[in-house]
Amino acid sequence: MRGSRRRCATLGAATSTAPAGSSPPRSWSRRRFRRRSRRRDEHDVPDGGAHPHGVRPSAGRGVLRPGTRRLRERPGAHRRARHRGRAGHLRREGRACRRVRPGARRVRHRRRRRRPGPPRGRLRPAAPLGLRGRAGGVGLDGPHRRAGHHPLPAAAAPRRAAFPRPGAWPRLRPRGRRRAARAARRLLRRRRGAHRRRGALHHLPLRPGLPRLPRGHRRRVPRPRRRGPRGRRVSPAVPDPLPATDVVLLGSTGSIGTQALEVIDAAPAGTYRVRALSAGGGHLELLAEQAVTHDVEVVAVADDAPATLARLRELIADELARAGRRDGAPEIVAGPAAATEVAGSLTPAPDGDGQGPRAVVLNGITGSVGLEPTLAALRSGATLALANKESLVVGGALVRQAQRRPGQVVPVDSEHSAIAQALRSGRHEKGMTSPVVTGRSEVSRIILTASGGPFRGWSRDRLAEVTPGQALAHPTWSMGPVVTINSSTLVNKGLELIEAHLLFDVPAEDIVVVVHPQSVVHSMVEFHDGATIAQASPPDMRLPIALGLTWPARAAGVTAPCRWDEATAWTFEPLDEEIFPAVRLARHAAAASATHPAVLNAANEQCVAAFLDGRLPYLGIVAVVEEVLAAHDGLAAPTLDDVLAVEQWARRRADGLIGARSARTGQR
Ligand SMILES: NC(=O)C1=CN([C@@H]2O[C@H](COP(=O)(O)OP(=O)(O)OC[C@H]3O[C@@H](n4cnc5c(N)ncnc54)[C@H](OP(=O)(O)O)[C@@H]3O)[C@@H](O)[C@H]2O)C=CC1
Ligand SMILES: CC(=O)[C@@H](O)[C@H](O)COP(=O)(O)O
Ligand SMILES: [Mn+2]
Repeated sequence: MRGSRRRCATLGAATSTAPAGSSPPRSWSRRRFRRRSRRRDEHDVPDGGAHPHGVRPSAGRGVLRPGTRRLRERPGAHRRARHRGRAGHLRREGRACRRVRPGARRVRHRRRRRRPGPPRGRLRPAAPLGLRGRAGGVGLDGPHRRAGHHPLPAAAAPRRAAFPRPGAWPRLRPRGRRRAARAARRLLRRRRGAHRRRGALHHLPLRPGLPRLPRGHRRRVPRPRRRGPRGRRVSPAVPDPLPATDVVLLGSTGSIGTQALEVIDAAPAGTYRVRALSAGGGHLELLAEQAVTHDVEVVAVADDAPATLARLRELIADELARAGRRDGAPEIVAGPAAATEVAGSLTPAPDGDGQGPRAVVLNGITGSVGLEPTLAALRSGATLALANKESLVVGGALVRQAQRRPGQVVPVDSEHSAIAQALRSGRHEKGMTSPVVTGRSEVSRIILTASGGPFRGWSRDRLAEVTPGQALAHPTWSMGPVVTINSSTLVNKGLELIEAHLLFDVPAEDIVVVVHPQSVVHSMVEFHDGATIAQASPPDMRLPIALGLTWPARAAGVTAPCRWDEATAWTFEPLDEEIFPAVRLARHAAAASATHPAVLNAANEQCVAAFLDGRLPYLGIVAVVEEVLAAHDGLAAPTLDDVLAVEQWARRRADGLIGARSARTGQR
């Protein structure tokens, strides 16, 4: 084993070490050797490792060896040095520093004659002195470690007990005096340099004695606390890295899908790997461009017409050529089950075990066609970032049963994301989003906010004349057509009430809908002590989408926060359920049976399509849904086939009613 020789900057003396069992150099007395060994035991550092006092040991020369004379301390020298601006590291480095004259002039460098030192040896790992201070033995990687809050070892406080008593220094020979002075000055200069070289992290104690990490793993180093202009803490300059995450994105060409890709593109390189995309087939150019840009392995498309597939292949080839790539075309899977196939394709490592990337399936498909992909994603064990509220409303208990672990569903719908965030303020160990399920809860009510849509305050007479163009103009959000129309009729809020009831296991009667036209408070949770916790941010879906991908962590800089330096007003008002009866219908559906919500949604999907086609007047949407609901005999514990059959029935029934109305009024 090769020996090594390191200087202990704290002591300003060499900690030249001998391999265990080696004999002292001949010139040393046994007693002196034992004394030095004892000191060494107190100050040794691991080979190549960190120094116990937070100062990196520098290699090599300037060592005060036996037979070398030390300078006598001049009274007040250390204080003077501090006034000259060398205070920090000198104070920290302790007594040995005071033994040199910091202000002494530089003298001409003369070649130093080497004297025989102790044998070179490997340094033994030191006791973790850095962890003994105020931190009370709490390691930086220990159980109390929290991002941005580290019980730092008290490295700055000198540990006097660890310093040798003056009498313990070996006697110095007179003729080494000048040489020692030069060596000490060199030592001081080098220490100053080392202090500067440590750069941004210089205030941090290095951590000795921590266990070796597996290959490829990096120890997390606590970041410096930054303080704002008035001394307040501000967010750290460098956010914690997000875990590597594999993503399957369903509905990639839609409003949610395209914003999800924006979030992914904005994240640090290597955070996300988009493994597969899925879409309906209505926007093939966009789908091909996304597939090539994100270098995905699989593209799923619902439309399996040969012409569609040929076109998609051609567009992908064009995109690859544009990107200067000869190969790398993704596999294409097509047909009604294609989204389900890719949704279940990730084989995730358990979250947070550090064994592999996280796996997230983001379901941004529109409509109840998203149900089977939702079930497949859950069965695969991946985290389900759920924008597709219809799958939950329609699937209900099936979705709950498909969960492989608590907390596997992360809501992306803005209100439900807000509720999930607010729920972290108290105890709510219920529902699909809770990582702990005991049934205990401190929640008294959920307050679901609604923008009120473009027709807030309108009379029924005015509503009768609404056109698709008017209904597609949402006052605060830019979304796909179906959810936009649903927002205008308040059917969206009805679906969201059922969604909240199923996600969070809160009775529908404890979910209050409140109109908040600014869409800044995305929903609230009222706890049983009377506190209400709200989540507020300007209306931007990238925030809940990013949370869906990183939950429970938060990605930095996803969206602009609220402005608090401008006068602003948020208003809240009750919903007029006479004008907008959709929420009342949803409550009725949630209470009636497990299949009533599926009927409500299926009938509504048919009605929205008919309204956009001009086959149904605006007020006919909710009226037809109500009629179909009234005709349904519910099922208590439906299977997937039952649900699909009920949906079929509801669609047919709705289509029939739409046709009949159309015939009556002469509309086409
Ligand atoms: N947009 C928003 O801000 C919000 C949306 N949501 C919910 O998110 C979901 C998506 O909404 P949004 O993005 O607005 O809708 P869009 O209409 O904008 O997008 C729908 C996406 O689904 C795809 N798609 C349609 N049919 C199928 C199918 N059979 N198989 C696979 N993919 C299909 C579409 O593909 P193609 O383009 O090829 O037709 C498109 O990519 C909805 O459930 C909505 O309620 C919730 C909160 C906010
Ligand atoms: C962004 C989002 O989550 C939509 O579902 C939104 O809620 C629509 O707004 P309103 O239904 O409140 O009008
Ligand atoms: Mn919503």
